[in-house]
Amino acid sequence: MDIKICGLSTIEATDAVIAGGATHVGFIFFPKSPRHVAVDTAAKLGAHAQAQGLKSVAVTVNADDTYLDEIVAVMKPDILQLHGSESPERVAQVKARYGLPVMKAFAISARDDLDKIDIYNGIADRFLFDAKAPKNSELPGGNGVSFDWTLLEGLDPSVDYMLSGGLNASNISDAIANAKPSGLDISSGVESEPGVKSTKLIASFFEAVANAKKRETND
Ligand SMILES: O=C(O)c1ccccc1N[C@@H]1O[C@H](COP(=O)(O)O)[C@@H](O)[C@H]1O
Repeated sequence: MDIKICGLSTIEATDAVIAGGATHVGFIFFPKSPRHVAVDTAAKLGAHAQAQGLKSVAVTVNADDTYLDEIVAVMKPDILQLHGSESPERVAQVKARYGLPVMKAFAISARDDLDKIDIYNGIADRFLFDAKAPKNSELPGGNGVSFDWTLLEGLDPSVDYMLSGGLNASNISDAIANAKPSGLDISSGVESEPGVKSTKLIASFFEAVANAKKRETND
């Protein structure tokens, strides 16, 4: 199962994520976020993770070509995560311009939010299902809130997606059992305060995932 830890900005947290067994590291390029990083910081940390075999993901929100050009040229991500209201046409343009896989994020709060899968199918390479942002939040993601995972019941098993939104060491076992995702994406669940990753919480999270996987195998 792929595991992406998102919103990294320090070498200590990046090393903890690598040691824990993550497959992906994520960097936020959204100035309103407490996790926003400079492109050259993400380039250094991303290259460090890439050297250990992890994939580096650039997370953007309705970014224009100028910003994406800079991110792609300097950071050299393996994947672009589009976490805004990018249309299928925009996703196709981004894919064609950079030749990189695109993971398109959607907010899920009702069953019909999943209709977007058909609209972006064959355009986005992977989906990311996140919770809807609370009304008072300026962030489309990284809010530490979960959605009702039972909405994913009956989803076509060929839909490749990462589950995100409020995942942490306490709920990851239930999340895996309910949603059976091919990937997990976590940000605020391994933070001591918004934007500050905790190496202890990162280690506890990976321990909880290992225990959850053992339980799944024994069931
Ligand atoms: O983390 C952010 O600040 C952020 C800002 C803008 C877009 C996406 C962001 N994060 C993404 O949100 C989800 C889940 O976060 P959480 O675990 O609920 O805190 C994850 O996909 C991040 O990539």
